Amino acid sequence: MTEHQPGTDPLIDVQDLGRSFDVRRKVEGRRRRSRESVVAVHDLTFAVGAGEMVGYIGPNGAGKSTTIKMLTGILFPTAGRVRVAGMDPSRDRVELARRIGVVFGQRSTLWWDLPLRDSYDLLQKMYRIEPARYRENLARFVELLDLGDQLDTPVRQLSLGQRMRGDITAALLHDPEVLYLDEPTIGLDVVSKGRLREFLRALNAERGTTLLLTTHDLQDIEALCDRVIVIDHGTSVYDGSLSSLHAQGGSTRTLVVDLVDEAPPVEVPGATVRRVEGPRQWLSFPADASAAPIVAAVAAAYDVADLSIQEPDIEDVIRELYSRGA
Ligand SMILES: Nc1ncnc2c1ncn2[C@@H]1O[C@H](COP(=O)(O)OP(=O)(O)OP(=O)(O)O)[C@@H](O)[C@H]1O
Repeated sequence: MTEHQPGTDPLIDVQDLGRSFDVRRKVEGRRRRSRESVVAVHDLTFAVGAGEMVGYIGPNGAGKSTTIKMLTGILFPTAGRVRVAGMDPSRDRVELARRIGVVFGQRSTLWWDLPLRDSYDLLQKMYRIEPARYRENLARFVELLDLGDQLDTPVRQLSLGQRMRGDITAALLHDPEVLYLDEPTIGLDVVSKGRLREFLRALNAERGTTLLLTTHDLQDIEALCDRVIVIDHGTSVYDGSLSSLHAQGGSTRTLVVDLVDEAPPVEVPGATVRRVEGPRQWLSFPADASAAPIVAAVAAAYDVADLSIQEPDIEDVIRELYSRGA
């Protein structure tokens, strides 16, 4: 694991960070709205070293987006401190923008009516990217992300997967040291997800780009991150490897088996049948164990029509973490 080592300057340094919002709420029977403070992030402390790939996960409303907004300088903190590449993001926002890249899965940062190529040319001018470096980066990302046929297509005509690859290229043209990815695989099919994960792994290996990845898909984390930070109710509740998170939470994966014929509950070592419906059976096994021996044992002993694996979802993992007092 490449977790940040004390004694070296972390690239991202968050200490006792907090952010609350003043909101006005309508109160029944009163003419005036009452003022309330909503705490989105509090007492949040973590450090990320250069070159780490960290998953930043948590249930809806946990405070993930608010943290990313403070890391990029879009929002200022109301408590504590945050440093990225030695800078204060909200104060040094423009300078920091040259060192970071941001991709939001749900929202494109590209110009909707422009072909990708024109968007990229504009970004080159905005970031004053040296022309040779710009051409080199564009060629590399277009090749790795297979965007060659889409460069002259307006963004609004791109599929979700093409648009996402287009956005990632846009975020990387200026060689950022840190890439923040917010739900980059949301809505993508299995092939596109796989291709994107492969690209991000290669980017980290070739260029040492630091990744902070927010996702609801634990397979993104499994494929990419040595380390995962779990945030809940605005604060960090876990910081470590995904496998020990699964082990601590006792989370399980599910093997869904479609037999050719109905049968009594299957018996294989390492898995337990949780449900049977006609020829379909659901077997659970520890999330940190390999599915391969269980799949092999089922296939050897039964006539199988189909098999699939369901990952635990983040809400379940966190619920288990609490119920075990971890
Ligand atoms: N501008 C705002 N004004 C008031 N409350 C806000 C604002 N932004 C966020 N919040 C509140 O802060 C809390 C954390 O929100 P945040 O968007 O950071 O969560 P999240 O973990 O990113 O959630 P999701 O996974 O649903 O995107 C929520 O209760 C949210 O309603």
